[in-house]
Amino acid sequence: MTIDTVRRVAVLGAGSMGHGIAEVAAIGGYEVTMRDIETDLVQDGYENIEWSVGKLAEKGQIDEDANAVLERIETTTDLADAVSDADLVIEAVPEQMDIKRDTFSTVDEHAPEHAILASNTSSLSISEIATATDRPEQVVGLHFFNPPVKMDLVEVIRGEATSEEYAERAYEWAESVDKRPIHVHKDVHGFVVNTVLVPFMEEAAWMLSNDETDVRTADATMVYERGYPMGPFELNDFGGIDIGYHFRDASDQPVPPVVAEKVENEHLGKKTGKGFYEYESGEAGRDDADGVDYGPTDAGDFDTLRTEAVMINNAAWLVGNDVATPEAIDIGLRLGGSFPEGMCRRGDRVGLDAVLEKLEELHAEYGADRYEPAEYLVELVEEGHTGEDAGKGFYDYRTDPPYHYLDWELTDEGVLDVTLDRQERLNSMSEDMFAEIDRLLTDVDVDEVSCVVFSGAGDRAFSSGADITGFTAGEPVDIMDPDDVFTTVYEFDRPTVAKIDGFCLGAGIELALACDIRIGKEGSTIGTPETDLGLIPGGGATQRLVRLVGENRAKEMVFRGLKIGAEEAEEWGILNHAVADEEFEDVVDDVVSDLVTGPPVALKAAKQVINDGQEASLETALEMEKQSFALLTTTDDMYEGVTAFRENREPEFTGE
Ligand SMILES: C/C=C/C(=O)SCCNC(=O)CCNC(=O)[C@H](O)C(C)(C)COP(=O)(O)OP(=O)(O)OC[C@H]1O[C@@H](n2cnc3c(N)ncnc32)[C@H](O)[C@@H]1OP(=O)(O)O
Repeated sequence: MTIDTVRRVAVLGAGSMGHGIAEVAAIGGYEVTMRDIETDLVQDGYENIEWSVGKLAEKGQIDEDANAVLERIETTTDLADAVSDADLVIEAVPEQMDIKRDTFSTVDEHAPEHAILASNTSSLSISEIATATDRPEQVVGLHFFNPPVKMDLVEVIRGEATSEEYAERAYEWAESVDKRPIHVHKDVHGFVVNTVLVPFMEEAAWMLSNDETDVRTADATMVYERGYPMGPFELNDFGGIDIGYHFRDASDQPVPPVVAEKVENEHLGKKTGKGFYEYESGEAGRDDADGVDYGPTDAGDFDTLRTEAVMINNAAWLVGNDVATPEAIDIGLRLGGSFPEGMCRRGDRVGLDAVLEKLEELHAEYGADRYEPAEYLVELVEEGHTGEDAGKGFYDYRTDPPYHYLDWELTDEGVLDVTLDRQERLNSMSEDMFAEIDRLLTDVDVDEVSCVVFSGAGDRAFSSGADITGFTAGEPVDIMDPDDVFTTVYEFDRPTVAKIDGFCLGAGIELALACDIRIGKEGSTIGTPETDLGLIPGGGATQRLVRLVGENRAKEMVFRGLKIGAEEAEEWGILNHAVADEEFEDVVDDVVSDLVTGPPVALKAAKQVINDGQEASLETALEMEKQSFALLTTTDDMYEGVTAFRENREPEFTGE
């Protein structure tokens, strides 16, 4: 939904970031003017948007027709014209301070008085850019990630003079275009994500420079043992080795010799065909990544804590200097770096005392500034706040433990709305997410709850299953955990509903099967693909599925790793309802409304008898039913139901 203070957005620059941001703004419902210095550049940018919006429409990933989005975009080469009626200006011109300042100075002359003036810079100072205008309090950083259409994160950076009001407006605008903004309260080099992410690549490069590792071992260990989506050298090659080099160089920090050498020889990674790997040959190795040819057997002999300690230290520096909160840092790294978890959370899991000890050891051995422990980290450890096991670290686990992967609220009507919130990995379930579901249902006051609705964040997935990247990292026993969690869901004393929009696979369907009612949007995909991974469903699907669809279908589904559409899943009895897009919310609301207004004691009894009865003989199950029925005849709710029937009104149950 658009915000009131912004109607028209001017995007300056039609390159990969500029046209991507223009597309995001137009999809978000804003009128957009995209400007670049030459007609050809603007035209190329527009054609890229046309192609991309077309693809999104084809895949049903936007709510309207592609033309309706495109009609909101105008193009121009005239800067004054572009910004003259803009409520928000987003600059995405080349990353050179003089070009940025020239642009902002002209924008200042022509943009309306109230306009938010934003820069998409990833590395330059917002404060310095702002001084090119007479209204630095209105200048803010809006740092999108590449490609803007796909990447959910936006860093909202305050320069020295940025006002609270304008930072807030920029934040709200980013939310309105369906992005996940994080506040960066101070204009530090690298903002939040790069401050923590750059050492991921750099530390491995220092180790390689010192002959303390090799490329494949480092990459394989970080990927297969720690669950990162790419290894440090692979990521460096992917993004361009020169990028990290310039990042360091610009802040006068030493650059690992192997990186300097690659840049000198113009071996910049994938884009030049050679970096830490060779790409021209396309020989052996992973099909999708040319010359990146490490595998699980290369993993092992690499000091992962060394890299993570430096990243955690930088996170502590950001928190200690009030640049960002641990929550913002963790969201930033998950969404901006596709990290399996944020570095504050990681630090709390590893133990901040272990992190500090590692840094002190490294500092004593190498004397490099990057190992100098951040004051805030030292403070936490000295106060005994060493992480989760101690009850407090970056986060406080004692009174109100944080939920990193669930977004939940208990409404006034008693609906516990639980969103699986790990959109960057299609809401796949990590060990933490399993634990959080269990904790939430165990800790919540059941008397306050009338029903639970599980859904997935975004519109791509309910959940794509257990986090596969955790399988090679964890102990085998960890993979058994889902079963206990789903038993907690299955046995919860109130009705539970799975609201499925998109992929519902593996542990996703197992969570849904543990729920009492499953409603899926048409176009959703339901399946048990575990056999493709050499596994079987481990969260109850072999058993709950067979009870629902019978042996024939359960075996075929599990053996073949079938993925079926929502309509077929309804026909098979897996879903209660497969519903068209436009009716989806209404159908879910209808079901939930019946559960909310239903008699709590009777619903609890019905759930228990139906669940337990399946495991008993018919005779025993009927006896259970009889006893529950008799008990219910003594409740106030029964009297209310009967009275309401007689008085021809809706009953108002109290649960007594
Ligand atoms: C006891 C329970 C066991 C289990 O549940 S085992 C797991 C069962 N589930 C699966 O096998 C499904 C795995 N996922 C997929 O096959 C695909 O995804 C989809 C078909 C669902 C979607 O494909 P596409 O549209 O091409 O998206 P994308 O680029 O593959 O996914 C976006 C990002 O999400 C990550 N991701 C998706 N599913 C999982 C998962 N289950 N565990 C960990 N990560 C996952 C990807 O890697 C990627 O991430 P990046 O953008 O960093 O490349």
